[in-house]
Amino acid sequence: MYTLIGLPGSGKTTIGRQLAQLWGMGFVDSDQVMEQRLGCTIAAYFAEHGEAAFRDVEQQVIDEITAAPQPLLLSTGGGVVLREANRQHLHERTTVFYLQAAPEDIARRLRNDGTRPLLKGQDPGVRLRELMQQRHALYLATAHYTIKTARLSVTQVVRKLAMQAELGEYDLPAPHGGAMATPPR
Ligand SMILES: Nc1ncnc2c1ncn2[C@@H]1O[C@H](COP(=O)(O)OP(=O)(O)O)[C@@H](O)[C@H]1O
Ligand SMILES: O=C(O)C1=C[C@@H](OP(=O)(O)O)[C@@H](O)[C@H](O)C1
Ligand SMILES: [Mg+2]
Repeated sequence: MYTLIGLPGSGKTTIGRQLAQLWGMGFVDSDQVMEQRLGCTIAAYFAEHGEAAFRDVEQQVIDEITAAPQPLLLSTGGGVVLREANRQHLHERTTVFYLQAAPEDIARRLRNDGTRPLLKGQDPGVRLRELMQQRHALYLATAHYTIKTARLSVTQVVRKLAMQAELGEYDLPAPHGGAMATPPR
């Protein structure tokens, strides 16, 4: 199982879906699993029950998904690294890629996106810089590999990841144990 982590807007959902397609494996976004389970949007759940309740559900969902035996590409929510249990489950059970992007670049991408509760009602650039300060070390501690997305497009990031995997730059596990240079096609 492969996992993408990073700040909100770093591209986890978009890049994860495309990479899963390229690698011919199932794709799961833990935020989407949560929305199905909660029966409402994450923004609505945050507003009604608060962040702590959201993190409890997130922890449960991450534990369940990472226990699945089949190869999957998992995109997470940006705050998944805040809980020690999540950091441990992701790092020990999956190969984790940190999509590292500058807060300023992300703020530009998300200018017209009102769906992220943590970025609502304030200058997204300022908020993203705060989140980066709080979380960067946690992302690094959880990840096996860091992918700097800088000013690359979505397609370029997907190609970079796929190419580096093919070149054997990642020590990727085979779906059923043993090492392999490239993910299944
Ligand atoms: N590397 C990138 N370059 C340009 N736009 C991007 C990039 N990564 C993501 N985006 C755009 O930013 C928005 C947020 O991406 P998303 O995949 O939802 O991020 P996340 O799941 O990490 O919050 C989407 O509109 C997506 O198309
Ligand atoms: O950074 C965070 O704490 C969050 C990021 C969101 O996911 P994305 O990173 O996909 O936007 C979502 O899980 C929730 O709004 C909380
Ligand atoms: Mg997402």
